[in-house]
Amino acid sequence: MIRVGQGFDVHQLVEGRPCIIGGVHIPYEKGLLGHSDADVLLHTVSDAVLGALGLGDIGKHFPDTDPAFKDADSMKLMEHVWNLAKERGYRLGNVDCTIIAQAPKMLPHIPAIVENLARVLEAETSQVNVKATTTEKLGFTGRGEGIAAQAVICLVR
Ligand SMILES: Nc1ccn([C@@H]2O[C@H](COP(=O)(O)O)[C@@H](O)[C@H]2O)c(=O)n1
Ligand SMILES: C[C@@]1(CO)OP(=O)(O)OP(=O)(O)OC[C@H]1O
Repeated sequence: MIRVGQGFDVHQLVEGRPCIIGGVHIPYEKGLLGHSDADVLLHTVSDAVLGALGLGDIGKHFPDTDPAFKDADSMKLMEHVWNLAKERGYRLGNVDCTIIAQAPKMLPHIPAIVENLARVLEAETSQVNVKATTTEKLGFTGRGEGIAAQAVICLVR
């Protein structure tokens, strides 16, 4: 059986926060704001996994009103989500992601991000694709007010 899921997330860019995307600390003058570490890409991929499983979204599993998830490491949240897939007998087919950011430049960090995703999803790096795009200075991403990410995932049982 094949199940497909998609994810989308946005976090605001602010001063005084670390910029963590795909589990990688990216040197940048601003960082992402959230209840957790605000890792926009890991939230997106986690939501895609939950979508494929028909299990809602990360806000349902990890409420942002719960102090347990304050400054949470999104790699740990994603490990929990991946366990839900494994318990149901699924393995990764492939995942394809896009980070939508005017800055920082993502390309140098993509190999490390792909390694992180492949490790949590217990897959080969060839099953994981991560892309980045600007929005040509248009909209909230283009003005550098936030970063968005989207993903499509295929799970196989
Ligand atoms: N934050 C970003 C955005 C883009 N890239 C890379 O630059 C290429 C060109 O971007 P366009 O928005 O002009 O299409 C894109 O294909 C990415 O390789 C990046 O590294 N970081
Ligand atoms: C991850 C959680 C939980 O800490 O909080 P945030 O970091 O604010 O992220 P978001 O994508 O807004 O929603 C999911 C949340 O419940």
